[in-house]
Amino acid sequence: MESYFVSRYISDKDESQRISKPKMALGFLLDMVSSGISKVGFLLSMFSVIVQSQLTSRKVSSIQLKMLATDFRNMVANIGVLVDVPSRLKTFSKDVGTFRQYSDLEAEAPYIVEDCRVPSEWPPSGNVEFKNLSVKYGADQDYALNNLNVVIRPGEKIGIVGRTGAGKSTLAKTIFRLLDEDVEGSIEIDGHDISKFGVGDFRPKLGIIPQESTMFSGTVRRNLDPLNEFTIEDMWAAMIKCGVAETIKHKRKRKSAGTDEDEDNKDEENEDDRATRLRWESAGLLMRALLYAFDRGSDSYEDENWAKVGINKPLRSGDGRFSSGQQQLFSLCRLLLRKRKVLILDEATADVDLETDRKMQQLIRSEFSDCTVLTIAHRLDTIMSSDRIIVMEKGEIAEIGPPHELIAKGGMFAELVKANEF
Ligand SMILES: Nc1ncnc2c1ncn2[C@@H]1O[C@H](COP(=O)(O)OP(=O)(O)OP(=O)(O)O)[C@@H](O)[C@H]1O
Repeated sequence: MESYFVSRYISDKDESQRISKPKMALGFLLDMVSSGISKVGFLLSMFSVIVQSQLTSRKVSSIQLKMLATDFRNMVANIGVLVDVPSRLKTFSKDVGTFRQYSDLEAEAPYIVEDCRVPSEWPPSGNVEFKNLSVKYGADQDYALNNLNVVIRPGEKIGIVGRTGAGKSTLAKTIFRLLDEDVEGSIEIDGHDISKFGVGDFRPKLGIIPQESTMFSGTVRRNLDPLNEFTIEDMWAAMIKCGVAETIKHKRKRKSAGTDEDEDNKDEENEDDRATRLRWESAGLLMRALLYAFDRGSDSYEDENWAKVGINKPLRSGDGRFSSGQQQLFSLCRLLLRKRKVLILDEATADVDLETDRKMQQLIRSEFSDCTVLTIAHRLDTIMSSDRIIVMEKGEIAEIGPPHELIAKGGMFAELVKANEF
C-alpha cells in the first residue's frame, strides 16, 4: 500500500492526481496499524484454539464450547473488517482523485439562464434551422462544419450521410451544444436561438440515441427512469415495443411474493427489493393485506409485469450481458418513454442486424410520426425512407433533397448508393 502512495506521489505529473503528504502519512499509519491488527488477530485465533482445547479436556458442555468458539470467531471477523480499512481507503482515494479531476473541469455554458427559461412544452412543433452554422474543434483547427444553411420543417424525417469525417457527428454534438466555444452562426428551434438557453434546461428537451449507448450501474428500471417519472406499465410497454422485454425477462417466474424463489435469484435483488421481500415474508396475513394495499400504486411486489420483466434486476456499469445493439434498443426505450419533438439518431441502429434495424425504423416512424427526426447513418437502408437526405462532405452540405430525386440527379448520393458505401 505504501508503494502505491509513494509512486502516486512521486510519479504523477498531473497535479490533480497527486496524493497530498498528509494523505500519504495517513496511509503509512493505517498500513502499520493494519499489519499490527492482523498480527493480533492471528494471536487471538491461536488463543481461541488453545482455550477451546483446554475447555474440551475439562469436559465443558458442547453448547458452551460452541458459544465460546462463535464469540472468538466473531471477534476475529470484526478485526478482519478493520484490516480491510486500508484497501478501502485506497479505493476511496482513487475515487477522490477521479472526483477531483471532474470537479476541476471548467464549467461549460450556464446550466440555467433565469431570464431565458425553456417553456415546459418546448419545442411546440420542431422546426429546426441552421443559420450560417460553422464549427471548429479549436481556434487553430479547420472548420468541421462550414457555413450550413438549412431549414428542417416540423415532423420532417432527415437522413444525414457522408463519408467518414464529413461532419455528421459534429452536427449532432452542435445541436446538443456540446461544442459551444467555437461555434459561429446559430441553430434555431421553433424560432428560439438555442445558445440563449441554459444547457440544463435545454438538453432534456431533445431526444438522442448516441453512437455508443450507455448502461449504468443499477436496475433496468433506474436505467430507464432515473427520476421515477414513469409507471411500471409505461416501462413495460416501451420495452415490449423495442423488443428488449424478452432480453431481461426473469430466468424464473415468481408465482407470488415470498414463494417459488430460487436462492440465487435473491442475490440479484437490489436493496429495495430485498427489503420489500423480507417485509412481505415476515408479515402476518393481516399485515400482508395492508402491504399489498399500500404497495399496489408503486413497486408492488405482487405486480405481475414487474416480476416477469425483471425490471428491478441490477445491472453493472457496461454490463456484459447486453450487446451494444441491445443497449441501443434500451436507448430507444428511453426515447419512447420521453417523447420529444426533435430527435437525433446518431448511428442509432449501427450495431443491430438488418431485420432489427428495419423494425426500429418502423417503430420510429409510427411512434414519432409528428416529430422532427435527424438520422445519421452509414447504412443505406436506414435512411432510404427519409423525406430528405443531407449529403455531407468536408463539413459542408454537398447535396440535399428527397432520396429518389438525388438518385435521379446522379450526383454524390447516387454514387454512394451505387458503390453501397454506407
Ligand atoms: N474531438 C475532436 N477534436 C478535433 N477534431 C475532431 C474531433 N472530432 C472530430 N473531429 C474532426 O472533425 C471532422 C468531422 O468529424 P465527425 O466526427 O463529425 O465526422 P463524421 O462524419 O461523424 O465521421 P464518422 O462517419 O466517422 O462518424 C473530422 O475532420 C474530424 O477529424
